[in-house]
Amino acid sequence: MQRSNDATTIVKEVFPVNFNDLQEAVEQKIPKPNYDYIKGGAGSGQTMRNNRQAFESYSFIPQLLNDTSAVNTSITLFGKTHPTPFIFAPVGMNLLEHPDGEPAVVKAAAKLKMPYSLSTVSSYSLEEVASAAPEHTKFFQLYWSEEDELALNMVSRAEAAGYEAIILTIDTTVSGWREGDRKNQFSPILHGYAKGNYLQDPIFLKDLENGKYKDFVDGVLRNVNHPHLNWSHVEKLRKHTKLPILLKGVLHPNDAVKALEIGVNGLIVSTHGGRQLDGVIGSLDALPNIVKVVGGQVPVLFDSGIYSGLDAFKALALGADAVCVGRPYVYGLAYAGQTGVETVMSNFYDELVTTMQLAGVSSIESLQKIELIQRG
Ligand SMILES: Cc1cc2nc3c(=O)[nH]c(=O)nc-3n(C[C@H](O)[C@H](O)[C@H](O)COP(=O)(O)O)c2cc1C
Ligand SMILES: O=C(O)C(=O)c1ccccc1
Repeated sequence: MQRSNDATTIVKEVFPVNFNDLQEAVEQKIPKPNYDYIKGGAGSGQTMRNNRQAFESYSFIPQLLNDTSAVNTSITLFGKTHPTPFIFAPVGMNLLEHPDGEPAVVKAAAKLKMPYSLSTVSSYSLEEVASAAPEHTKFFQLYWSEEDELALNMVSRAEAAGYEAIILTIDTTVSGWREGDRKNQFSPILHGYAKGNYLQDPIFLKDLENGKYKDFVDGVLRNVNHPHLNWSHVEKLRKHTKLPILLKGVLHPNDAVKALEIGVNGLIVSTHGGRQLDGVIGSLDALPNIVKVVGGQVPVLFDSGIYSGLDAFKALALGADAVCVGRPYVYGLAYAGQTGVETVMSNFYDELVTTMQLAGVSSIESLQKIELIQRG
């Protein structure tokens, strides 16, 4: 992928140039409870701060006078080559940000050739989103349901619609303790933002008709937050699908080892953007130990706090095989729909290329050899 030319750069200058400016600009664009929900973290925000401080704590020394006129940022994932190391993280309920929702996001991802992950709790159905970008690489993020049959049927629907991997999120067995949403008394599901997948699901609809759930909201909540979740569910998923399985939310090396034993095909080191459990170490600080125990057996992806191209550079240098982005693209969507998503992510990409060139590396492989130094 080529870095944008000067003309594009000039157009981009009207767009907020960094994450903080964009976040501030979005505050004026969408209702306050929606904004607080997206921006917020768990508890007093310690995990969110740790996520960012981890990035700030690492620096590096460039090695110069290498010709970096031809930078190759491609990576290979599950047998497919992608021109950039960026992936769209699963973010639920995109009607919170923009009426165009997930279909606009997947189109932006397709244009940028960055794999896209769709949340179980999307505003548009997985079939509608797939048909918005049928040729593009898409992953389906699964929240395991109270009922195994419902979860596995959702996976079968995703397979039929052409999704190429299943991301099982393991850090949301109950909803995080979110002070902002409590203050606002805000429940996005109550406001009808999560109608995409469950209302198309025959098993969910049958349960709803039979009076298993009090109402639609109760049904969604019971299916998203499933505190029984344990390793036997991962084994069930492994038996059910031939698609690659990624576990999202792995932070402890012991969990990484266990996942590999079950035959999981990839891990996502993540603190869920600091939204779930407060008091956890920064996601970037968890990364090196996971990379070490995995030892290249499966790809290790990373998210939580990637707010620039430089942040992506650091996560890759610490051994991530690819980086996932959440809030930044969602803010892009709120700010300017599909174009906003494209601008945010292409700026991240351009900054990554600039950083690689000035650091003296021309490929992700050579980037990964750069030593990061952590301040004590
Ligand atoms: C508004 C919002 C909704 C989210 N919904 C989901 C979801 O449905 N499933 C999931 O696995 N992760 C969800 N996430 C977490 C993201 O996938 C990702 O882990 C996180 O946003 C990464 O941190 P970042 O926002 O700092 O990039 C959500 C995040 C946000 C901000
Ligand atoms: O808000 C979130 O982070 C999240 O993952 C979620 C939880 C419940 C419903 C939708 C998304």
